Amino acid sequence: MLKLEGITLRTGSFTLNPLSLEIHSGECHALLGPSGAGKSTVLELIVGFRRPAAGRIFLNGKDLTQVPVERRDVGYLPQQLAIFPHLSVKENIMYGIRCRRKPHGNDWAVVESLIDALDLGDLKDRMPANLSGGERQRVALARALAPSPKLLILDEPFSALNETFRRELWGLLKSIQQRYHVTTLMVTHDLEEAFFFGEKIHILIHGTLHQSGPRREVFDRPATLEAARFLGIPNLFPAMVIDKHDHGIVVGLKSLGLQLSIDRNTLGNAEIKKGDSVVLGIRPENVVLHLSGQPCSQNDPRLKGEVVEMVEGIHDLSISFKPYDSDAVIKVTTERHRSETLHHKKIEIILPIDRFFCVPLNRNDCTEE
Ligand SMILES: Nc1ncnc2c1ncn2[C@@H]1O[C@H](COP(=O)(O)OP(=O)(O)OP(=O)(O)O)[C@@H](O)[C@H]1O
Repeated sequence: MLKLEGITLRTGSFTLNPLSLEIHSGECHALLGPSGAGKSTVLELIVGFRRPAAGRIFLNGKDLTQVPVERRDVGYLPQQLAIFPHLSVKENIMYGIRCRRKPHGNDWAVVESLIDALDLGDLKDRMPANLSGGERQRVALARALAPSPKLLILDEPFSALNETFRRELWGLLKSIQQRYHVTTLMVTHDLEEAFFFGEKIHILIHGTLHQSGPRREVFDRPATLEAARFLGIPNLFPAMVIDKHDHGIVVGLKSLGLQLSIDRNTLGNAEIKKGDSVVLGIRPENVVLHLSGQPCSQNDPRLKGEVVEMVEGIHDLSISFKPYDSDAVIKVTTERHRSETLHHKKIEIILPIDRFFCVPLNRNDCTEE
């Protein structure tokens, strides 16, 4: 298990605020955040290229905080792959072992098994200059795995690849990660990639960890307004807490002319009081287009209005819905095939109450009223 306990760092104008997280053995987690959030810095602290100003790093119970890089038992795949151009594929992979420990009779068997697992058999004698981007990535991954590390650290491993190569490698990496049962932390910008790999997701923004949790929970219920914005959730409505009781809170959404009872189980950990300003959010995929005759819960608010814009994507249809008597626009994602039936139609949407999330509004946060 990897355990970070309140690690901090200051470099130039950047501050990493005390950061704690745990990754159980064999799990794969994703660290997400905007550019400059400090993601690579956190990885470099774990790998040992940097030392924290405070806090400790444990791997399987051993305190690594002062242990030098080469004795940490951590496989690292940096953004720049740093494959040696003068070594063949198999020699590059062998280097991953030899730079860590003395040669061992079994080393070539380990290299061969990784060549096999990463489907590099036909390429093993090639030089890196004659490999594609995806092939180099596989070599770099094999090299990071070669010394059988207890922990694998991946810094945006697929960012330089095109969509097709990326998708191919996603499946391969996942099967390798599960086969070798290696504890893994991956940094990525790509939300889909994070969702695919990360059993748990950690969101780092401006050097502060905003949320850690199971991927579905993080994507559906971001804990802060910044996290919700980073996750690209467009439906964020300022609201006021009108009442608070044992079962939850009652909030007024002036912009939509609604008053909603939000169950305490969906409120997360934020301390919210009566009179507080909050933001209610809902993912566009969780808003339901209501077709006449379709059964629905009587408790969920419905809004009548019209479709003001439709954008057809590869997989789905993105709709901008404007309720009557409101200037707000609600984004709805639905099946692509609906585009013809919805053009400039007056429709009704349902906002399932249990799909809302509620985050506190800090004084510095700006929202469009
Ligand atoms: N050696 C350094 N000296 C001063 N500032 C640094 C140094 N290294 C990194 N920084 C700053 O620390 C902040 C965090 O950098 P880091 O590379 O960890 O961010 P990141 O989240 O990985 O960004 P990206 O997604 O763009 O790679 C940035 O503002 C960066 O400019």
